Amino acid sequence: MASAADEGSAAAPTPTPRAAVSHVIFDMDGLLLDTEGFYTEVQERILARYGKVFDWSLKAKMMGKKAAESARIFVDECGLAGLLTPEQFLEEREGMLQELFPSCAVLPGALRLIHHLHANGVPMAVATGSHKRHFALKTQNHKEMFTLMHHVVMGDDPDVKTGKPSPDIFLAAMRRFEGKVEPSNCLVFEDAPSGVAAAKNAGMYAVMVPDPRLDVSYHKGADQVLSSLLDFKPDEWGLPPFKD
Ligand SMILES: O=P(O)(O)OC[C@H](O)CO
Ligand SMILES: [Mg+2]
Repeated sequence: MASAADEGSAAAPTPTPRAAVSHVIFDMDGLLLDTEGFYTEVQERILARYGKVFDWSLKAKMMGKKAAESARIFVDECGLAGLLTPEQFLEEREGMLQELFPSCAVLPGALRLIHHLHANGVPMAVATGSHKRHFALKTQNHKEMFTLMHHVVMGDDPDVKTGKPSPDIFLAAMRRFEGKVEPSNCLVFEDAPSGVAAAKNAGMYAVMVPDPRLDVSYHKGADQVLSSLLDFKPDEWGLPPFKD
């Protein structure tokens, strides 16, 4: 019979990976870059003018979507039809966002993970609902991170007919990798409910890193939910483990 000392020194069994993926696709806003707070701040300001309060159930519906779609949701859900059109909403928030985006920070764990995957030859892409002009503003101080990506697909890409939760953007990102890649080879990182749904609709695995203010009911559908990218363990997904 093994003694307590023997048991203490026994190596922990290697856990069976959840899946063996070979390719990684990152969302951008709220996952790599801390930009979601800017959208919230600006939308709170606009709504306050109508004596209304912006809350996290509305945020959950808007985040991750293409600009035109989230503007339509904002106007409808807040009962602003007749007072503000989706186009006026976009125009009004544009100036404020343009000032805020260049100051965005990288979220914890993003650089560590991207450098690790790159050093180990894991192909990576970004799939963001952001259009080209906003992408340029948000990434102007974080260019290095994006040079490590095989490619970036944006919301205004011609192959992205419909925004998240449609699988279009993730399938477009998958098809642009070299060689034959299947959805089941891809691991998506997302912060938004619509993004997790898009990844699952594409037949991919989804790790969700949600804002803690998002109700847990929105975690449904994700294959794994983490508080931070710092908590991600690549070996759980068949990827090379961190050495540090
Ligand atoms: O989360 P992303 O990167 O798909 O961006 C979506 C919008 O631009 C912001 O919610
Ligand atoms: Mg996002």
